Amino acid sequence: MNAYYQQIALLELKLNNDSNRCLPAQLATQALIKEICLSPKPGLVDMNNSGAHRDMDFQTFVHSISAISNWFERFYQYGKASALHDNKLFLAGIRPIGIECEQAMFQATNQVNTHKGGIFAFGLLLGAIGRLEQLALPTHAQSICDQVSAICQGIVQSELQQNNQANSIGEKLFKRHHLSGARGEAESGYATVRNVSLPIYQEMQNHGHDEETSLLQAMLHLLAFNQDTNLVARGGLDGLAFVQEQAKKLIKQGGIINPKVRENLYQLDTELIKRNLSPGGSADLIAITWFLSQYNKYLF
Ligand SMILES: CC(C)(COP(=O)(O)OP(=O)(O)OC[C@H]1O[C@@H](n2cnc3c(N)ncnc32)[C@H](O)[C@@H]1O)[C@@H](O)C(=O)NCCC(=O)NCCS
Ligand SMILES: Nc1ncnc2c1ncn2[C@@H]1O[C@H](COP(=O)(O)OP(=O)(O)OP(=O)(O)O)[C@@H](O)[C@H]1O
Repeated sequence: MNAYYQQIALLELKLNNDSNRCLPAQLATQALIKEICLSPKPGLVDMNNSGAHRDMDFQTFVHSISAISNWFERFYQYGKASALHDNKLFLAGIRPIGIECEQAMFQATNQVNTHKGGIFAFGLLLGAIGRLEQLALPTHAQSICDQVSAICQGIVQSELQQNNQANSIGEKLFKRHHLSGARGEAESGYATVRNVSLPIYQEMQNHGHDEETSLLQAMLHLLAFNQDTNLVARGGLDGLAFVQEQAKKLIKQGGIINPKVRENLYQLDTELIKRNLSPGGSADLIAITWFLSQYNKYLF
């Protein structure tokens, strides 16, 4: 077993050992464990280093996952209990849970933002699954994403186009560059995952590649095509373009199955650290890719 699978096995025992938790909550915790263990992830915190981050490391993510996993069941139960609410009311009701979960994250990490984007996404995904199950509707990647999209309908318009006080980084970047970030991705029903990373992950798996290799290839495609607001926040549009170009180059060279590309990923990590670039949005989408792949696998 290599370091990726070993570390995952350890963290599963430590952070995901409560079999009373519903399956979707256990899968969400597993997804975050896999994301933090996947290495090398250029610019991001992983098993090798803290990427372009000075305020957090691998252990900070372990503490963060431990804290926020306790909330996953609540998002799911909320989805069940509020299944018949209209979408606007459903979203309004899930947000306070998301905000409380964010506070638990900040407490566990000494006020560092490890999983703000992840909480937003997994809160919505788990709420959507709870709702679908309560309504006895099928849960697969497409139906779950359609639900999230319905729940978030109009969120870009109402929070970024209108009423935008430019308080958060995401709000500022919409004003400046028209990038819709985590909200846009959710409202689209995770279009970047459905159209880019999930098909790549599944194709790799179908060709017999292991989970680690398949996720690294999915990551390359996210780096190449995701409009990551974290990259723009740190390096402007040039920072985003730089990462996308580099990732496209590596894909053209055959992607992760080319041993040279694997080496180049380490160089790209060093380069992003030097440039203070971190694709935090793509990290969230890696976790979502694995999570949704589990729903396509078993077709619950
Ligand atoms: C919507 C949120 C993420 C607002 O954050 P902000 O305005 O700073 O938005 P921003 O676009 O910069 O995204 C924040 C995070 O999203 C992730 N992200 C960035 N780009 C992308 C992208 N293209 N796709 C997906 N995620 C992305 C990153 O992790 C980033 O740090 C969120 O913090 C929020 O509103 N939280 C309240 C709780 C809530 O509503 N929960 C809903 C259900 S749980
Ligand atoms: N493995 C990871 N490494 C780094 N960031 C990650 C990782 N996984 C997810 N992220 C996401 O990246 C975001 C953190 O990025 P960043 O530190 O650039 O944001 P910030 O705290 O808003 O800004 P800054 O630190 O520049 O003040 C989090 O919202 C988190 O969801």
